[in-house]
Amino acid sequence: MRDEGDLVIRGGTVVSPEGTRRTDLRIRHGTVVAMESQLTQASTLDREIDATGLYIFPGLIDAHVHLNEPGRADWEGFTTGTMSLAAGGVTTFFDMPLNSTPPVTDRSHFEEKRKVAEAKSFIDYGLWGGLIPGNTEELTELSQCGAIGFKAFMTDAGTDDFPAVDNDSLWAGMDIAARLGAVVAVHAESSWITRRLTESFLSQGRVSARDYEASRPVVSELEAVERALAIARLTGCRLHVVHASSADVVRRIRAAREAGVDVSVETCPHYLSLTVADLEELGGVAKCAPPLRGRDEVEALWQAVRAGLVDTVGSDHSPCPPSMKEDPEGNLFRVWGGISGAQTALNVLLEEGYHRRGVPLETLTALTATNPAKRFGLYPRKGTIAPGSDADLVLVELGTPWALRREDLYYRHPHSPFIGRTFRGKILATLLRGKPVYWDPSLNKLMREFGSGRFPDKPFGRFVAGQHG
Ligand SMILES: NC(=O)N[C@H]1NC(=O)NC1=O
Ligand SMILES: [Zn+2]
Repeated sequence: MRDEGDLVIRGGTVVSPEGTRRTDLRIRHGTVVAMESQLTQASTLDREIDATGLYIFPGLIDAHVHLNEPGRADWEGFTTGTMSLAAGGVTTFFDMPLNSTPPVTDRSHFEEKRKVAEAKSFIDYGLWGGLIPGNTEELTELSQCGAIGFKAFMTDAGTDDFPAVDNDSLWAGMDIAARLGAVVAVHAESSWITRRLTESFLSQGRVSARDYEASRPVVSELEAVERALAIARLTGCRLHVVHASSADVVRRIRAAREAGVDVSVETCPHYLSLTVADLEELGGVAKCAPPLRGRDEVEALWQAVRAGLVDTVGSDHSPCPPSMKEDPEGNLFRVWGGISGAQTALNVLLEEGYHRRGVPLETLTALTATNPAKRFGLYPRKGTIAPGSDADLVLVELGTPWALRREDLYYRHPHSPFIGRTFRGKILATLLRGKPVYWDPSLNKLMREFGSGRFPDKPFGRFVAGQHG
């Protein structure tokens, strides 16, 4: 096989949790092999990107994505889903076990999804297994197949085929997960609190955005988190609480960690940027669970991020056809809960965090790449830019303001609560193991070609099949 030469990326500023620094990068066979200023061109086969003025982030690791294939590919499939992720700077994602059907609750369903992912994913991936009542016997096999961990819902998931766990089934599952050394991720909302409040609001005909928010209050998250923490403590299971909507939840989890529980916490870009007022204005497209909160919660969550209390940010991309986001009577309780956010996570964090609130780039990289890589066993191959790591890179022009248009979105159904918003920071290219999986047309101006090594002309040319994390 002809040697393809190296890729040299010159003049960029590389971001890591420890700091940012100006350095050239040399990439060989998909791996970063050297980082120093003024790397020389070693061979006429080398290709070069002039990244002067650009910031280079480790590719994002989005540990919380719901693609709907197999079974509900009309909602979102691996092709459009991973195109969107790549356009958003994500180079590795973990797909959730539900919303596709059958849900990934045993080995055969795992293999079925894995086949689809292998054939279609533009980026690297891992698969979560599901923990539901009655499938504890399947967890060991799921783990042997390579499941990244197990996801459980403590309240209704919104699909009939993925029932919520009760305390007993969560305990049984976490007991086995502890023995396997696997992480259990919980959607922590209290089923009895949300059910009781929902019934009460509906019986009074209260179906507005603010009613929906009030039907799933922060205390419902706290109650479920408390039980999950108790079971984690009893079993010794590693716990990951997904999509905390409030700094109170984050602080409670941190306190448990300080008391010795092996627990981490995720939040999502929408909780760091949107409020219940946006839900009121935009309707179903901004509905999620837990719901968007008030402005004070957004600010408090950013303070928690700044203080290093949040471990990871995941998109919780949970797409659906637009018809499922509308109700003829405007009843928000009836529409699908889930925000399409796979493509915009880094943009939201850069605008809302770095530009508006001065949150360091180092912090944003820790949340989106380094910490998920560490928590889920991919570090240091992924989650950092260092000699020996995969060349999973995002090239960003940090200052350029641009407004998100519907046609910019690669989703199967291009709806998003962020359409029309202005972001500073444009993703110019995403490289997976040294190969471009996405680039902005303007990048062609920055590339110099040598010899016969060249970049193809079309974005999303398939160079490498996604590889299991
Ligand atoms: N089923 C599903 O995707 N639920 C997700 N949607 C959401 O808004 N929160 C979730 O956990
Ligand atoms: Zn979710």
